[in-house]
Amino acid sequence: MTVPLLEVSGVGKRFGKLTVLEDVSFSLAPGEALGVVGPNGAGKSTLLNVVAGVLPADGGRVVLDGTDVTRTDAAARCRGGIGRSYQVPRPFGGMTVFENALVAASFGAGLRGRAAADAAFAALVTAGLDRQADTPAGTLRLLDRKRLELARALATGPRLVLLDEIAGGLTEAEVPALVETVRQLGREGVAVVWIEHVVHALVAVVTRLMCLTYGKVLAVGDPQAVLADPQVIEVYLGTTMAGDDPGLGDAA
Ligand SMILES: Nc1ncnc2c1ncn2[C@@H]1O[C@H](COP(=O)(O)OP(=O)(O)OP(=O)(O)O)[C@@H](O)[C@H]1O
Repeated sequence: MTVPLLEVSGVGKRFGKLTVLEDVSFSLAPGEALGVVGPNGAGKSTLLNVVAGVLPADGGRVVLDGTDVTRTDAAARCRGGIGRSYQVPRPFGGMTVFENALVAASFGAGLRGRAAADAAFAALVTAGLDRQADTPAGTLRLLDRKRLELARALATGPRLVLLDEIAGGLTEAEVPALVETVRQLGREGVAVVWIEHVVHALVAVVTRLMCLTYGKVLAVGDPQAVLADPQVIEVYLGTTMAGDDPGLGDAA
């Protein structure tokens, strides 16, 4: 039997009296891509932070490749193979694209010299940013800032990448290229957990979909089955269809 790359069991998280995650469990095989959807405030970003070690869990366990990492910090988990991108890109604007990736390779993966430079450049190639290596990060357009977020996560040499709304704010024409980049990660054996409101982008890549609501797993499984689940339609798709554009395309 394959050992799961990631096992999240019974994870809980509170902010004061607010319970944001409650008994969340899921697992991920090496190279697998899991999508995460749910209404605003459902706890999706908090879940990524707990998996990345940015926030400590209040209960439950996070196991990476058979090792319990629940009590280890974000830096140790990064060195252990977890890369994280953020919803709001935050590159070092005064540095070039390459230097940003180099910082991630140096401080995230602990690489030095030539090895760090090679990892940084390889990450830019995978993210489709190598031709802008010398561009100051502060001048990038949104799509390329999202790509740089991805590259910075990849430069740490992850076996698991956590993506937080990297398609948000892109034009419809820009989404397919990003989808292809994420798909490439799977081909390279990198597992992905991807939070995204642009659902058609998500279902083009992921093999399983999880819907969170009020910090609990409402449904997890085959993406089309989850999207057709009446409870998911009621708490997520129904509300987004009434208001925001969820970008469902042909998915639902
Ligand atoms: N550091 C914090 N302190 C207090 N409350 C927080 C903190 N971070 C998040 N929250 C609250 O936890 C809840 C879940 O937030 P989270 O960002 O995880 O939701 P989300 O599902 O990612 O939402 P969105 O789709 O809008 O990004 C929200 O009510 C939010 O206000």
